[in-house]
Amino acid sequence: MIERLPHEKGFHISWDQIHRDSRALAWRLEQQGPLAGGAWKAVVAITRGGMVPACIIARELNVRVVDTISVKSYDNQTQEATEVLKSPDPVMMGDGEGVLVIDDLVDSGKTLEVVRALYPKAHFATVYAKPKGRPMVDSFITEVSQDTWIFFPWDMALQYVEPYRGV
Ligand SMILES: O=P(O)(O)OC[C@H]1O[C@H](OP(=O)(O)OP(=O)(O)O)[C@H](O)[C@@H]1O
Ligand code: HPA
Ligand SMILES: [Mg+2]
Repeated sequence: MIERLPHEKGFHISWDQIHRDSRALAWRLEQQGPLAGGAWKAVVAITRGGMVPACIIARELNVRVVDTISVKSYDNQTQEATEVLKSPDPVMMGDGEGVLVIDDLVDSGKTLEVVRALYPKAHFATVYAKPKGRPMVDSFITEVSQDTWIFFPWDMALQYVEPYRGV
């Protein structure tokens, strides 16, 4: 068995797969909202990775109010600080009640921790989750191990690969 570096343990997601998994998440969230008939007030994507799943989920749940939040994380040796680069409409957000906050994945949970502190009543959903970040997410579809790196289709391109066995 060949030893692999952590980043080589890749989980490669195709466009088809992210569409299916995002639709599965939408199905899980359907009728779970606090408005009449289990509807949701708004969908908020955590940019940039949350935008594709958020679009698919907003379509499936017929939510037309869609906004974004951009969080930048800094790793400063001993100190870790975060900065919100762009906030969603504060009037629409309130304390987050009835709002679905969507991201592509939760890894350490740091990103969601920041957004959760701002909107404690929102529902936090990701398509994929790693064990460390699980406590930060209310709904998700697929869990992968902490040492797996998820590759999304917007970060990849089709290219030639060498056959396993050379001549
Ligand atoms: O749970 P965490 O450890 O915080 O990691 C998860 C976050 O990291 C990635 O975003 P990134 O900040 O790389 O930016 P991007 O969405 O623009 O790619 C991913 O899209 C999540 O938002
Ligand atoms: O596994 C991952 N894949 C892509 N982006 C990420 N950001 C944190 N973890 C990941
Ligand atoms: Mg992201």
